[in-house]
Amino acid sequence: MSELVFFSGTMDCGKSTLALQIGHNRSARGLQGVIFTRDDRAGEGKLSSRLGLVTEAVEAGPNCDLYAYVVEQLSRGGKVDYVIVDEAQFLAPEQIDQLARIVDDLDMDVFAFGITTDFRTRLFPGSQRLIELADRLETLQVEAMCWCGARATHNARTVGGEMVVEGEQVVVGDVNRPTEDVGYEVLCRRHHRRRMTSAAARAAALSPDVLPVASA
Ligand SMILES: Nc1ncnc2c1ncn2[C@@H]1O[C@H](COP(=O)(O)OP(=O)(O)O)[C@@H](O)[C@H]1O
Ligand SMILES: Cc1cn([C@H]2C[C@H](O)[C@@H](COP(=O)(O)O)O2)c(=O)[nH]c1=O
Repeated sequence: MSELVFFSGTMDCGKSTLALQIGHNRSARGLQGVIFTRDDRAGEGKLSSRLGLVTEAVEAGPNCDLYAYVVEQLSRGGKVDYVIVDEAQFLAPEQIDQLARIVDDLDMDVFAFGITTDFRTRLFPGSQRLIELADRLETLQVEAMCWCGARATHNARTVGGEMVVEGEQVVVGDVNRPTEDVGYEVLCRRHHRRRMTSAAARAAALSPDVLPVASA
């Protein structure tokens, strides 16, 4: 039975790497897939992993009907055995419904990869719909870590090095960026709630308030 599977985790936990591995293992057995992505950091029509691997993909913009795209490939005599979707959080809920239709009507596995929540800890609409519709939800096994050593569960956005909690939901970016840029950092919930990024924690540790004071 074909499945819609949603692989989710924080930023930088290996989702794109796993997407590439699943594609590689299937193509090694002669299966052919369609790879969709949206707004990958490497540019339009790319699926990239921080491990350095990158592959061509179909850019699923807001007007892309993913079900119609796959049907068209088949009607042209193309072979499509499975579908991979990276950055699935950026898809519209209707596009997630199209993925479910690919599974049910075309009997194909669909593997979707994405972050569930944004920098304000709110669900992305595409991820919400995936949670509602997926046959299976899988949490990535390689956990990203907060600076404190706890498991990172949330994504923080920084602007000029400071954590922010207001702004557009979608701003393409990366972790470990220079502080002047918009950047991201993964944190545990405790430190996300306290807006305590690694830089804020370092600054607090160096603050004169916490330095030992020599007695007079
Ligand atoms: N130099 C490196 N050596 C080993 N692993 C690395 C290196 N750089 C990145 N990684 C791994 O790649 C992961 C990020 O992979 P990626 O697929 O780009 O993540 P995601 O798609 O979830 O944002 C990191 O969590 C880390 O495990
Ligand atoms: C938290 C958050 C992230 N984004 C963007 C930043 C990246 O371009 C992607 C996530 O990619 P990754 O491969 O999982 O690292 O999402 C965003 O637009 N808004 C956010 O709140």
